[in-house]
Amino acid sequence: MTGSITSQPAPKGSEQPAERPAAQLSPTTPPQEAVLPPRAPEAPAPGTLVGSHYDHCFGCGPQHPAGLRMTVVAGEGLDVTAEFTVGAGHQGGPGLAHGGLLTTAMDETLGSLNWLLHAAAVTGRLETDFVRPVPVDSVLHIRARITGVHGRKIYSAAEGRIGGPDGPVAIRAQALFIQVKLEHFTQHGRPEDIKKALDDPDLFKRARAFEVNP
Ligand SMILES: CCCCCCCC/C=C\CCCCCCCC(=O)SCCNC(=O)CCNC(=O)[C@H](O)C(C)(C)COP(=O)(O)OP(=O)(O)OC[C@H]1O[C@@H](n2cnc3c(N)ncnc32)[C@H](O)[C@@H]1OP(=O)(O)O
Repeated sequence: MTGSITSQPAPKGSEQPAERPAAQLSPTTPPQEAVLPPRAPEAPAPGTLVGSHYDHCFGCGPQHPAGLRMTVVAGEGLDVTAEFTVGAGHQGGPGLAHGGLLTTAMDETLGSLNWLLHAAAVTGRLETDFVRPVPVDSVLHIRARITGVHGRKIYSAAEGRIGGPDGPVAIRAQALFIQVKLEHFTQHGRPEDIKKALDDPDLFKRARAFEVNP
């Protein structure tokens, strides 16, 4: 094997580490100017299902043949809860959940928070800490909350626990979602899927509502 990422000598004069800049905030941490707006009047009532935003979504779509089919419940404030049961088809290591799928479950749950603000938004950045392994057959109990809003930027955080809603934390995530207009989907999505979506009166009505009250 040739080449090693650790074998290069440091360039002359660079032995001393450069002075570190003041601790930088992650782009998923809300800035000081961020606010916590009230729930939108259209937000699902506390304790009710947030509902799938798209039948064919890998995370929440009830018609997706192999998706996670997650259901998310609105909390009292700018928060939600969700559960994801890790199946045999979600393995990474033998008997253990694949980290990418756990991240997807977090992404889906964090994304559903945006409905509480009645905002269509997409993931700009998602940071995940895998704290402990998650065995197949575990139920991941996820809690997520909006941590701040600044312009089009919606900041949020979540944690997933196993062995019960108050069990040990297995995964943590922080995200930055960016609010988008309907054109984000119509301009970039595969035309045949967009056409089908536009032909679906329920989805179309839901999507148009964002434009009227962005
Ligand atoms: C016809 C029917 C339609 C039906 C519709 C049904 C309703 C659906 C409703 C809701 C669906 C939600 C679906 C959820 C699914 C689960 C979540 C996902 O998996 S989403 C998929 C993965 N994500 C992407 O594919 C994004 C790809 N990226 C982009 O498209 C762009 O980069 C985008 C929109 C994120 C930003 O692009 P810009 O041109 O609009 O805006 P700029 O100016 O670049 O960014 C705005 C601000 O955000 C910061 N920003 C953007 N990305 C950042 C990043 N990665 N890290 C840090 N900051 C970032 C920028 O620095 C800027 O900040 P400063 O305003 O200048 O302060």
